[in-house]
Amino acid sequence: MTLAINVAGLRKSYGDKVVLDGIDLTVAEGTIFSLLGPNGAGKTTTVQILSTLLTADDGKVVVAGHDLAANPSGVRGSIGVTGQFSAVDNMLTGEENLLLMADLHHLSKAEGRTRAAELLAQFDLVDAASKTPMTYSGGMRRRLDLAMTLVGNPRIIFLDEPTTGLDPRSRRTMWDIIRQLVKDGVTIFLTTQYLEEADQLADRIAVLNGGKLVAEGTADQLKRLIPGGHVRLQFADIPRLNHAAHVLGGTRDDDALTLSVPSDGGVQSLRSLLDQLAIDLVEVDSLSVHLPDLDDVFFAMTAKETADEHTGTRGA
Ligand SMILES: Nc1ncnc2c1ncn2[C@@H]1O[C@H](COP(=O)(O)OP(=O)(O)OP(=O)(O)O)[C@@H](O)[C@H]1O
Repeated sequence: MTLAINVAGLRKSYGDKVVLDGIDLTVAEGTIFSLLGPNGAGKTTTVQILSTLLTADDGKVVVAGHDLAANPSGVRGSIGVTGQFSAVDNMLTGEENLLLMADLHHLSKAEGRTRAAELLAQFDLVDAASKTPMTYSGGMRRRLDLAMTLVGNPRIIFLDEPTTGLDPRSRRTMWDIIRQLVKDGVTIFLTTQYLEEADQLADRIAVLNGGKLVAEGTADQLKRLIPGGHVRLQFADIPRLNHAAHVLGGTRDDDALTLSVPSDGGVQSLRSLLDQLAIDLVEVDSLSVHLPDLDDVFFAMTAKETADEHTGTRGA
């Protein structure tokens, strides 16, 4: 596995306010990594450090094989950043914005025009090419912003809250674009306020809270970290349900002929449940695994800090 991003012991404070208190993370090439956290947790600070816009106090960061401290321009040449600091110029048309980026990347005039035309088509902006972004919808602006980032063919893209404020359809269009980029081999570092977005897109997710990463893993791994998961067993009739409830306990629903048994949804616990059903000759029609959703994980992982903040005990 080649790492696109490798971070160890990253620290950043503003005055005596510690924002990042020793962050370690790795992102494999060609994957989507999503950083979650409540407002003010330090997501944007992390993105700004990794993309060379801000200097860390301590820690080792390697992006696209370049040491951030020793070779920031190497990092800059390999990455693209879009998000809260949009590069879109409202005085230029969509096409002119792209051509300006092509100039900045030292493409020839002909190459620039070709690249701009490709990106306008890819991002469904052909009809808007000769209009200024002031006339664009929020979704069109985000698409232009991302298209501008892609002019230089970056291998790693930082997307800081790319769909905040977009309607569900525009959000889905953006998700499709992001998935296509990853298919083409690009690595995505994504921050988002929408847990569903991380759930849909990310290969790995990390939750930042109180200056530390409090959880890290695939969406399914994170969902198994907190209680609330269960297996729902479906039966053909009441006698079979009775038999199962006698053997397994759990919560029964006589109308639906189901029994819910607490479970982390993992292979081990499912195997032992199935073994137990077989040993006790419990006949089950079907079973389904229900995990807590990412909202539950987020609330559980960030609850303490939020509670501390409300009672004014943070950092005490
Ligand atoms: N230049 C600065 N000077 C002082 N404090 C700052 C500065 N920039 C950010 N902070 C503080 O650092 C903390 C982290 O901010 P950051 O913007 O990284 O959080 P975030 O997780 O991106 O939040 P959000 O979800 O609201 O965008 C916040 O408490 C913020 O007020």
